[in-house]
Amino acid sequence: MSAKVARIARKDVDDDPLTRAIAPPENETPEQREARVAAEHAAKQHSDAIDEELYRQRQAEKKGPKPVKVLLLGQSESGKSTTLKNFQLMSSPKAFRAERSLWRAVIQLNVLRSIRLILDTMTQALEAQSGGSQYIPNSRPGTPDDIPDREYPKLTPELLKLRMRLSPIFSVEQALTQALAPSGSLEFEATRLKPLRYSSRSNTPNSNKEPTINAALSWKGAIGRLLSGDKSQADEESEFVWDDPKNPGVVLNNCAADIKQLWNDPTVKALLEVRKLRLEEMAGFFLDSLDRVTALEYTPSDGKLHPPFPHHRVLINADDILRARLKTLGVSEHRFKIKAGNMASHEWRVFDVGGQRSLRGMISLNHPAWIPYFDDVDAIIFLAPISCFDQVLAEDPTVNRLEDSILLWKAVVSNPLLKKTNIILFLNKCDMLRAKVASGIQFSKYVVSYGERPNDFGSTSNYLRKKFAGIHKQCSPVARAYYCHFTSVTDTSSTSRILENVQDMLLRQNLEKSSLV
Ligand SMILES: Nc1nc2c(ncn2[C@@H]2O[C@H](COP(=O)(O)OP(=O)(O)OP(=O)(O)O)[C@@H](O)[C@H]2O)c(=O)[nH]1
Ligand SMILES: [Mg+2]
Repeated sequence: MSAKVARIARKDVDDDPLTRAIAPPENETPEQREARVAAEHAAKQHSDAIDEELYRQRQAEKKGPKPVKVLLLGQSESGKSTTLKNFQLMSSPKAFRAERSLWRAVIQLNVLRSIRLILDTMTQALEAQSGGSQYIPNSRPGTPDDIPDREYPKLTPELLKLRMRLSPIFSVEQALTQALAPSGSLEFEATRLKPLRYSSRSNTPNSNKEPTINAALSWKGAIGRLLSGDKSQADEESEFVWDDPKNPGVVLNNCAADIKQLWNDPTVKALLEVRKLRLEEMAGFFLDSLDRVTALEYTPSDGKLHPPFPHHRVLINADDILRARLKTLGVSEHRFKIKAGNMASHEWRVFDVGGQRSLRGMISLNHPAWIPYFDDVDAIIFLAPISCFDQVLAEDPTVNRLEDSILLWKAVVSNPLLKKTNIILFLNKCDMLRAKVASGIQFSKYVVSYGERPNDFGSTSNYLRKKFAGIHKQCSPVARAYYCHFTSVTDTSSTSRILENVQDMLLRQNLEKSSLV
C-alpha cells in the first residue's frame, strides 16, 4: 500500500463518527480507564442478558402450547358451519364484516330457492289436478302415518298470473349459482370464489331440474373462499352493478311485491300444508324479511356491526349471515387466533366437514387419508339439532333426523380411536324446538318412548340431554366426562359465551398436558 493510500485509510477511520464516539478519551488517567472498562463490561453483561432472554422466548414460542384442534361433527344442517362462523366472528369481527357483500349472494340464492319450492308445488298441484288425481300420497315418509292424504286446493287465476310473472326466477337462480361457482372444477377449487359478475351467458335456462345438488356443489366454492381467510377479493362492492337488469338483486327487487303476495297467499299456505312443506323451518329461510333482503342495496348484517353508509338504503337486521345457508362438501381447516378469558391469545384449528350422508364415509376418522388431520384432535364439537324430531333427512326421506343424529352420536362416542378425545355435545336449534312444542307439535308422536311427559321445552330438552348422556356412558370405550350444552348457534351472544367456556376448558387441559401450568 502506498503512503498516500495509507493516509487516506487512516483519515477515513478517524473521520468515522462512531469510531470517534467510542474511542477512549485522549488524556485518560488510569482510574478513568478502569471505570470506563468496568462500565463497558456491565453494559455488555446487560446486553448479553437481553439476547439470552430473547433466545429463551423464541425457544419457548417454538415449544409453546400446541394449537387447539377442534373437529365439528353432526348431520347435514346441524349447524357446524354456523358454529364455525361464530369462531370467525369472535376471532376477527372486522374480516367477517368485510365479507358481508359475498353473503348477500348466498342469501339471495336462499330466497330464490324458497320461491322455487313454492312454484314447483304449484306446478305439482296443477299436474295432479289436470291428470285427474286430486290426491297426493303422504309426502313425508318417516312421519307418523296417521296424517291423512289431502286434496290440493284449486289455484286461483290471480295465483296463476303470479306464477307466470315469477318465472324469471328460475334462470336467475341459475345465474347466481354460476356466479358463486368457481370456474372449472366445482369440488377441487374450494378456496377461490369468482367475483360476482353477471353476464348474459349466465341467463341460460337451467336444464337440470334437481337444484339442490347443483347448488351444493357450487356453494362449496363460495364457502371455502368466504371462510378461508383470503381477503384479496373479500369486499366485492365494486363488482356489483346495482342497476344491471341481469343482476339477481335487481330481478329480486323488481319481483319483491309479487314474491310477498305469493308468500302471503292463503291458497299457497294451504298448498304447502298439503305437501307438509314448512318453509319457515327450512335452512336459509328469509321470506319473513323480504322488504330488507330484496332491497337494491341490501347488505346483510353480521349481527354485531352497523352500516357505515347512513346515506345508503342499506337495511340491516340481526344475524343474517348466521342464518344464511351454504352446504359444505368435503373437509376444510380454519385457523383462528382467539383470546379466552385472562389467557394469552391462542391458535385454534377448526375442521368443518360436510355432514350429508354420502360424505360421511369420507370423513370417517379411520380413513387413512384423514388420520393425519384427525389423529390428534383435542376435541370434537358434536352438533345434534334437537328441533328436528319431526323431520326426515333430505338425502334419505325414510330416516328421521333425530334418530340419525342419535346413531351418529353412538358411532362417534364408541369409536376406539377417539377414546381420549373430549367430546362436547351441542344440543342445537333449541330456539326452534321451543317454538315447535309451543306451537302444539307433539314430541311424543315422533318419540314414542317420551310417553306422557309434558310437551314443553324444558321437559323435551332435558329428556334428550339424558338420552344422549346414557349413550355416552354406555358406549364410550373408557369412562370420560360428559360435556353438554343447549345451544342456538344462530344466536351469537349466547354462542360466544358457550364457546369461551369450551375454549377455557380445552386450553387448560392443553396447557396441563404440555406441563406448562
Ligand atoms: N334457528 C336456528 N337455525 C340454525 C341453528 N343452527 C343452524 N341453523 C341454521 O341451519 C342451517 C344449516 O346450518 P349449517 O351450519 O349450514 O349446517 P351444517 O351442519 O354445516 O350442514 P352441512 O354443511 O350440510 O353439513 C343454516 O341456515 C343455519 O342458519 C340454530 O340453532 N337455530
Ligand atoms: Mg356446513
